Parts: sequence; C-alpha cells; structure tokens
Amino acid sequence: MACATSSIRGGAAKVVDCMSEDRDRIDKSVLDIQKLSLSFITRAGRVHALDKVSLQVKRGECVALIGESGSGKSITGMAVMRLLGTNAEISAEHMSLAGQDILGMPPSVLRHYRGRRVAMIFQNAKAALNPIRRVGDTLVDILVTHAPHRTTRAQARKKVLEVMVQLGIAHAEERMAAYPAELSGGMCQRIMIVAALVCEPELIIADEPTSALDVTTQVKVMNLLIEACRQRHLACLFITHDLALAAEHCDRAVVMHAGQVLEVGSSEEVLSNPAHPYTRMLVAAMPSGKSSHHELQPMRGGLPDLRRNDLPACRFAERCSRAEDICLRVDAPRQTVAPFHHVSCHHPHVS
Ligand SMILES: Nc1ncnc2c1ncn2[C@@H]1O[C@H](COP(=O)(O)OP(=O)(O)OP(=O)(O)O)[C@@H](O)[C@H]1O
Repeated sequence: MACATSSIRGGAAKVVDCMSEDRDRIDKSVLDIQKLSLSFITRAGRVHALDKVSLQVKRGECVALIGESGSGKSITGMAVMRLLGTNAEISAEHMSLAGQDILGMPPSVLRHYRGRRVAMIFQNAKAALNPIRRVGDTLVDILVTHAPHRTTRAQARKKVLEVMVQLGIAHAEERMAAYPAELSGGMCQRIMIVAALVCEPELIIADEPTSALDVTTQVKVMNLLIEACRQRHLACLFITHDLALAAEHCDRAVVMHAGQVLEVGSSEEVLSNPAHPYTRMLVAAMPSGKSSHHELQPMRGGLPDLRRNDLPACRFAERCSRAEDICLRVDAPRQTVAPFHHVSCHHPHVS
C-alpha cells in the first residue's frame, strides 16, 4: 500500500489519510518518521533544511541524533513537537507517535500532545524556566495542565515531589521553593528532567541537554536522564554533536549531515565501524580514543548553503573524497552493511 504524503504549512494543518505499507515497523516504534522534508521560507530565499529524513525510536530505546552544527538535528526535534514557526513548510510520507499521525493533529489535540505525550528538554534550562515563579509552582502548573486526569494542585505537588525523590534530587522541598536564579545550571537541568517526566510521556526529546554544563555535572545529569528513561521504558531521542556521549549512553545512532540522514545503526557499530565517509570523518575528528592531538583529523570543508537550489543529491558529495558524478545527481541508495546497520551512500566503506 502506498502512503500518502501529509503536509502542513506554518500553523495550519491539513489532515491527510496516511496508510503504511510496513505495519510491523509502526507497531514497534513509538516515533516513526518516514521521508520528512522541511524548508523555511525566508527573505533570503528558501532554506532546504531537511531532505527525506527517516528515523524510528522504539519504546525503551535511546537513539542519538548526531551531526555537526546546522545539520538539522534540532529542527527534526521541533518538527516532532510541531513547534516550528509559520515560515516552515513540512511534508512527510509518514510521521507518527504510537501510530497517531503527528502532522494531521489539530491544535486542540496538539495542546495535550506536547508535554503529556512528548516532552522536550532544551540546552539552556535556566532560560526555559520562568524566572519569576518558584520552580515547584512551574512543575505543578505543568502537571495540572497536562495530566491525563483532573489533578488538583495538592495532588500535583505530591506527584512532583515523588518524581524528584525517585530521581535522587536532595532537599526536594527546598528546591521547589527556589527561583531558577537561585539554583545551579545542573540543578535547573534536573528540574527540567522532572518537568519532562512528571506527565509520564511516551517520548522524550533531549536537545543537547548537558552541553551548557561543566564536565562533572554533565556526566551526573546525563546518567540521571538515561537511567530515568530506562527505568520507565521510555523512548528517548537524544540530540547531540558529542559522539562519545552518544556511544556511551545511546542504543542506536542516526548520523545527519545538511538535513539528510546518512547512516543508522547501533551506536557501537556506527562509531567503531563507520560506513559513510562523513561518519568516518566525524569519528576521525573525535578527541576521545586518540593518544595525541596529532591523530585528530580536522573536518574537511563545511556544510553547503541550504538556500541553494542546486544542492547535490548527496549533500556531502562536495566534501567527500570518494564522490563521483552519480553522487551529485542521484539520491544515494540505502544499503545494509550489517544487521540493523544502514548507510545511504553510493560508495560506502564496507569491510
Ligand atoms: N526559522 C528558521 N528559518 C530559517 N532557517 C532555519 C530556521 N531554523 C533553522 N534553520 C536552519 O536549518 C538548519 C538546521 O538547523 P538546526 O538548528 O536544526 O541545526 P542543528 O543540527 O541542531 O545545529 P546545532 O547543533 O548548532 O543546534 C540550519 O541551516 C539553520 O540555519
């Protein structure tokens, strides 16, 4: 069965009936994205930001979305949240949460979808929290607004405290009484994790949740987040440019470059046996595992200007030492290099 394309422009959603030819894939995935394309209409022209992005996240799985700055990781997360501005044009062959079409959701459904079913954790927690409200009140507001059943503020407060204790946050009552400015960046990020978990969502999208923290706090917050997702058997899409973090904490990795997905597989397999020339370049530029900085190889070239109307079929082709004419003209075929390890490339490295 062919799948019709759903599309929306800005805030107005057009509901399009979507059938999938792969029922099994949908049944198993909490998040299922097939061929998501996205462009922004700007004064400087159309920005072709995402090109046929496909990815899945299953229940209990943590998937890392990896790529250089500007590769389209955050906007993929924002598209799933339906949080893009009115200058965004989206189309997808299929985009669903637990089988429910995301692009077709009307505003009344979206209000509960965000927060209750999908929660997003951002990089700068301090900025995300209301500065003039005690963090406890903010957490209670979230639960009262999004809880599936009518919840009083007293009930919400009890639940928030429970989650804080489960997460091992010391002096929970005191933290709740504090204003964001009175807490450290690491504690604010822990509060954001509580905010994300308190409504028991099906999917968490964490966008560089630890990159604003010092290294020691980074490890603690990361462990807390991953452990909380694992215990609750939640699906987690973890957006990062840090390959080492992805390798350590995530089950699978999805490598993006200039709005295209180039490689997908278990984190271990993708990072230890990268098949796409771009992934190899990322791994070679990664500091961990190198005994001296001389072993580090700088990234060659930069991302193409996404406003170009003549973008090559493979957007990495102009930086790639293996590229041939076909890479510029013909979409790269998706090839399986090992079980559950796929690469979109005309000339992958296969051992
Ligand atoms: N509202 C917008 N209007 C126009 N272009 C946009 C808009 N939002 C994002 N873009 C462009 O989309 C591309 C992808 O951006 P995105 O923020 O998703 O990258 P990223 O991989 O998350 O990078 P980083 O790691 O720096 O956050 C970039 O070229 C960006 O300039």
